[in-house]
Amino acid sequence: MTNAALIVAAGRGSRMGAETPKQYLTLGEHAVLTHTIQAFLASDRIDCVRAVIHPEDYAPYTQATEDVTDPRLLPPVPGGATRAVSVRLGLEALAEVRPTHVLIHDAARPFCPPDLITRVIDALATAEGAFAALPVVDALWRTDGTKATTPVSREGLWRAQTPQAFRFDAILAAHRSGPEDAADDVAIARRAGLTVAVVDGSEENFKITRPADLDRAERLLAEWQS
Ligand SMILES: Nc1ccn([C@@H]2O[C@H](COP(=O)(O)OP(=O)(O)OP(=O)(O)O)[C@@H](O)[C@H]2O)c(=O)n1
Ligand SMILES: C[C@](O)(CO)[C@H](O)COP(=O)(O)O
Repeated sequence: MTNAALIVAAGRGSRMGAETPKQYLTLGEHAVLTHTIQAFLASDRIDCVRAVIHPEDYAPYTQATEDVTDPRLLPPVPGGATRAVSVRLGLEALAEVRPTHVLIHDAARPFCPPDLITRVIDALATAEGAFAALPVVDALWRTDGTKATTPVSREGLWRAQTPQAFRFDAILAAHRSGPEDAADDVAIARRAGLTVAVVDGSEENFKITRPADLDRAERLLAEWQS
């Protein structure tokens, strides 16, 4: 059995509003992407790691990985216009390795704890897919943008994170026939009829989306390092 990690890093980070795509911004002493790749290489359950990058990002990618000597890191492949297309292109490239399972993860989530990687892999023993998520704890309201209109039940609602892990052949087939604008891989998998287990995610595994998230990441990194 082999477990591959696919790190999607081909986005432009428009909500971050920085000149450099957020995965190449510096966090501590390294790029965000370097931390993300290292989080997966730190797990002995991961047999190979491949990043999907923007075609214009080979130079920053090379810089971000120049100190990574682990042979499990495979060469990057170019992504596409949407996250779903980037994932599909990454899966096509991983097909040459023929992994049993693949863990698909956002480059913008640099703090994926090792036990979370273990949890999603273990959940694949009894389901075709498994994803990290956290239950919604706040009250939910539909609004018109300025005023509350209708309450929404939070019963059974979870906030999806990555990694989202799947049996490789099943998710590759699902992506080949899936929509190119899906928000995540669980959406593609469910549309194809796959069973997807939910496992407890981690608050630390947040996605860097806006500038305040990078400040939060700097604080968390300092905590982890102290
Ligand atoms: N065409 C795309 C779009 C997104 N991603 C990746 O998918 C992850 C989650 O996407 P998001 O946080 O939305 O990143 P961006 O698309 O870069 O951000 P924004 O929507 O603010 O532009 C990121 O690691 C991003 O690099 C990708 O590989 N290919
Ligand atoms: C895949 C994902 O990270 C799950 O939370 C998310 O759907 C992708 O990010 P976006 O902010 O919705 O583009």
